[in-house]
Amino acid sequence: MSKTILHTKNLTIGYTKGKQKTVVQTNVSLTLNSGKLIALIGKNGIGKSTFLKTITGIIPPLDGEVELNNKNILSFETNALAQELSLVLTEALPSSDLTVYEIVALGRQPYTNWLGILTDEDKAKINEAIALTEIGNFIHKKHYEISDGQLQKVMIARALAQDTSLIILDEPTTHLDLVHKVTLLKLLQKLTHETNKTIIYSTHDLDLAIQMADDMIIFTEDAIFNDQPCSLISNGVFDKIFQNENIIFDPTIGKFKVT
Ligand SMILES: Nc1ncnc2c1ncn2[C@@H]1O[C@H](COP(=O)(O)OP(=O)(O)OP(=O)(O)O)[C@@H](O)[C@H]1O
Repeated sequence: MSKTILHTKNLTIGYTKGKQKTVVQTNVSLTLNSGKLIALIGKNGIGKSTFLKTITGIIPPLDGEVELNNKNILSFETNALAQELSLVLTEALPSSDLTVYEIVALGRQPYTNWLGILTDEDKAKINEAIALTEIGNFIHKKHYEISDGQLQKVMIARALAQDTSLIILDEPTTHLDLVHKVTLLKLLQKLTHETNKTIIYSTHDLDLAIQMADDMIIFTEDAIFNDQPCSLISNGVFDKIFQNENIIFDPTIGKFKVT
């Protein structure tokens, strides 16, 4: 059964530096349910990463509240929060000598004791994540010996091993070719539908998001839209956003075309 997993109330997102506030988006009021693959769309610099950082508690809201499972995100202890949500960033890893397996195993950190000893359950979750993301043939390599696309899958495997009800990914398809983009989105789709997890991912691959996401959140300068792709198409939302003399949205095929 679908339940509310994340709720934002009149959120203002942005940054504080000393006394200076930079407001990125205001009035972000969204209710997101379990078991959904949700694509976050918007042009460069509109505030997608800022939103993801705010709903994961990395930066505080400038105003309003984020509730995760009916609890204010800022009231969670670090470990308790890590058991509820996982975050996959595309930024380069800090320098280390870790193998791929060790990186995936880090996903179990919120559950292990201070010695970090893995139980049979931890190992089973790690192996399941490795199998689902199909990274088994390079788990003994160091993380700097694999390609950017492979590393992206490894970071997703780590989030899966963390086994949280909410997974948040910032541009997970960036380094992937078309076949791997689709494979990854199919995997995310499968996870949401079979395990009732909620996955929010930011992306610039609008055509793929229209085809594969259950819901979309669209940030624009004037408004935020949150609906199923087919409803957004029939309400003419894509005709208004990304307006440019070079591209036009064709609602009959659900795709952008170069003019
Ligand atoms: N640490 C920061 N301090 C102040 N302003 C910031 C900071 N990080 C980002 N910004 C600004 O906030 C705005 C939103 O940036 P954000 O990274 O959230 O956009 P985005 O939608 O994720 O963009 P992209 O698609 O290019 O990744 C931009 O104007 C950016 O310059």
